[in-house]
Amino acid sequence: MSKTKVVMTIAGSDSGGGAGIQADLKTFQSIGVFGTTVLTGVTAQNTAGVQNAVHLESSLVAEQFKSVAEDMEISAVKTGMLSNAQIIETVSDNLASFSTKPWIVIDPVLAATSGDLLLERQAVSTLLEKLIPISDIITPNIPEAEILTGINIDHSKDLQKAAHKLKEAGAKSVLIKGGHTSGNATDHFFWEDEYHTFSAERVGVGSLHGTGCTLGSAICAYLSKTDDLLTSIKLAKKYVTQAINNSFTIGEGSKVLLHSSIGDEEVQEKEELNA
Ligand SMILES: Nc1ncnc2c1ncn2[C@@H]1O[C@H](COP(=O)(O)OP(=O)(O)O)[C@@H](O)[C@H]1O
Ligand SMILES: Cc1ncc(COP(=O)(O)OP(=O)(O)O)c(N)n1
Repeated sequence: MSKTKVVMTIAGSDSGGGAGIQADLKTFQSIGVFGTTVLTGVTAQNTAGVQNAVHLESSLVAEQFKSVAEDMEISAVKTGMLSNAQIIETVSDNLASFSTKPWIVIDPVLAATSGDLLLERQAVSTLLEKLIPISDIITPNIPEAEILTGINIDHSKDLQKAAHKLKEAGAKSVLIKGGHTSGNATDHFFWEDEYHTFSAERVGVGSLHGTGCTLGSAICAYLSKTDDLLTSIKLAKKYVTQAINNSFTIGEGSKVLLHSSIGDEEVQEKEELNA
């Protein structure tokens, strides 16, 4: 039997349980990897919005990192809410210090669906300079891709231009998510000279909370199991689509996802190959 993979999420707490560290851990658990956490901040949040946010000292972020990394072998890392430039720099320095580089998935969280900011705007340049160059995959939604690149995304050519600009900034691959469009929920993946789309029927359930965190952490979990980027995105898309199909109302605001497990023969095959 293969050894349980250990993954890490570097993100903020969502007290409402739908996004952030909470969504990441539920995703890790249901995909069958061991999730560890480096907390960057605490939000007072629910399905309707963010009522308050407090960011941790970057020294405490570094200490959490050290405690976990010196004890366990981390095979994949995902970042979510990073709050400010100082935390981004600390995360970047710590990720660079791994002796065996884990897979690095950057979800460039800028704001919640409610519009509340989760990264100080002046820290966007630090994200571009310090984190994007060490990422294996960056997963912006369309508004995030527009802010990171300064390109208005109206047509498929704009997607290409934005992805090209993010690759110029150092991203190895770019997945621009299609939650914020109409029609099918199609995610666009740019990797080396390849272009792939991952599509699912749009589920018309109204506003959803935690879709981006769930997709990013599923990619992270599957990367640790398969060591294969395309397979991981394909399986993560399947995972998030199922979680959206089973989404439900728990509060006054957006629906939340149901993080239940799906057995994947493809993962088992890859795990056996990598064992
Ligand atoms: N209504 C929906 N139906 C099906 N898939 C969706 C829907 N909304 C979002 N998705 C999918 O959820 C994932 C997260 O995308 P998105 O919602 O754009 O991210 P974020 O939460 O960062 O804004 C993507 O795979 C996207 O295609
Ligand atoms: C603490 C925290 N982190 C990240 C988010 C954003 O989550 P996301 O999955 O992008 O979901 P939406 O908020 O866009 O539904 C968050 N809200 N809180």
